[in-house]
Amino acid sequence: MEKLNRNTWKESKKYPVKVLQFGEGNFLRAFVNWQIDKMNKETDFNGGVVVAQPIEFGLIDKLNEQEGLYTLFLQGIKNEEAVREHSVIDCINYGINPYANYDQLLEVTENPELRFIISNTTEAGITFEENDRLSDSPQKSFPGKLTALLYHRFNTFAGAEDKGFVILPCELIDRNGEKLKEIVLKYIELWNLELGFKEWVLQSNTFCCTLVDRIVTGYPRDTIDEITTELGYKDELVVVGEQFHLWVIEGPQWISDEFPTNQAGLNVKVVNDMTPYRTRKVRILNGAHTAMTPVCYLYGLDTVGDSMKDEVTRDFIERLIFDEIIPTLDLPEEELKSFASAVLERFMNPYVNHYLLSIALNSMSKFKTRDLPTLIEYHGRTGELPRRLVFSLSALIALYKGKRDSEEINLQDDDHVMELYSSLWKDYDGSEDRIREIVTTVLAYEKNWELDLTIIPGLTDMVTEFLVKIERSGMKVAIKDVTKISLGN
Ligand SMILES: NC(=O)c1ccc[n+]([C@@H]2O[C@H](COP(=O)([O-])OP(=O)(O)OC[C@H]3O[C@@H](n4cnc5c(N)ncnc54)[C@H](O)[C@@H]3O)[C@@H](O)[C@H]2O)c1
Ligand SMILES: O=P(O)(O)OC[C@@H](O)[C@@H](O)[C@H](O)[C@H](O)CO
Repeated sequence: MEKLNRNTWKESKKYPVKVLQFGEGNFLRAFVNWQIDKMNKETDFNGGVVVAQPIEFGLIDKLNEQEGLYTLFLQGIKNEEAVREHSVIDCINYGINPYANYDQLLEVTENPELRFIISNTTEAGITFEENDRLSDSPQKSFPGKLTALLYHRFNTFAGAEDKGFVILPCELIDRNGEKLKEIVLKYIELWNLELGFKEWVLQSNTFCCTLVDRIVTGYPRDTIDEITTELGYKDELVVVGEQFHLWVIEGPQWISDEFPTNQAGLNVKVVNDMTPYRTRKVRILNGAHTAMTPVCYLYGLDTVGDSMKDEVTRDFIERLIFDEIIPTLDLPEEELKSFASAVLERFMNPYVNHYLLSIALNSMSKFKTRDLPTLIEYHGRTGELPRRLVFSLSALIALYKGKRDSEEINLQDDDHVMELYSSLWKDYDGSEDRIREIVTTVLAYEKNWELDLTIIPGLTDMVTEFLVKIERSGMKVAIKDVTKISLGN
């Protein structure tokens, strides 16, 4: 069978490069590149993308083998109808591995038409590495690489005011654009770069904070054989996502003229303040994902969809959102409820297999950013603890034991987190005292939480009580403590 490339896919087009993208991952390809593809086909945007691989190993070679092409499946509800559609995205001209071809990356910034820098380097990507140097090829961190590229651009065009970039980071961290700019400025200091460059970075470049939303499950490893037969060609970069999408960009309105997403009918909002959108999405959608994962997985389920089909786990998820997360948010209640209902519908999407274990990646830091604020706010507002969220924290500690009955769980988290749990569960003797010790150590683990959670009144007791139940009776029995409350009342 033929492989997908520009020879076999004759209708593909090439566009002049206007975008440099850091990240070749599933999300950017199913979200940003799909939007650029739409703008190319429905507006006069006419922009091609060069993709740089942010770390040494990744998919760039595969992307280049397919000459930038890949197939995107979008599956879910569109205009109230179930839609499953696919298309070949052709906006990526080529990819660069800066670890092998750094000069090629520098050259991209010499193109006067280059206008946008877009990134998604995961939550781990926007960091400051004090050992990064301007002379490195490349720098280790993404902001280090970006600073070096900006400097090359500044020198190439002698600081021309109109040669700056619109920078659109998509990392799911709070105020991503500001954080990125802050670190770029730190590198300017560290590398003693001239004031004129700093002024150019600040005045001629627009760093936007953005919030992205689309559930992307990635490469369909379970169904790739059927998909290949259906497509009639081999594509190693097939990506699957839902129909829903939203991109909120905090920045000046002129961005919509240069990046005409609205003309292409895309759900992109350019706003003055993205905070309410971010809080709502991260606390409700990502918060529910992260909180449901240990509970539903230990209950015996594998996907978000299955968790929504089971009456008990579905009740857990719904009550968690409506009774514990929403009351801690300050947006209009009706708006929050309607957003939450839409999220629950997306969780039920029958066309997308969203594996709980993929959501479980780095769960400790995700619980901190996506769920802990709800727990603290709920306690602050009501003087009580949100029982389902606390139950989920107990389930998280149980999950990191690394076993579902006799099955090993393949968990991935920072090394220090994995080491903490392996040392804690190693000496487990089944006693309640040992469970309390484990809970106390995890809650006091400030390296993850950035505060000592044992100071929250009643939290250690409640997490211990639930964990004892989960350990002794199993999740199917233990969950009744937090579902029957809502079912019975
Ligand atoms: N998949 C989704 O549904 C979805 C939706 C919205 C947001 N996101 C966000 O997008 C991010 C990426 O998701 P994905 O599905 O594309 O994953 P992926 O594994 O397909 O891609 C990860 C990308 O991040 C880069 N990367 C990984 N570690 C890095 C590091 N330490 N420094 C710099 N770059 C690094 C990789 O090179 C790769 O380009 C997630 O962290 C998530 O927060 C994902
Ligand atoms: O992608 P992660 O691993 O950061 O988080 C898992 C999910 O919560 C996330 O991917 C959501 O599906 C996404 O944020 C929806 O827009």
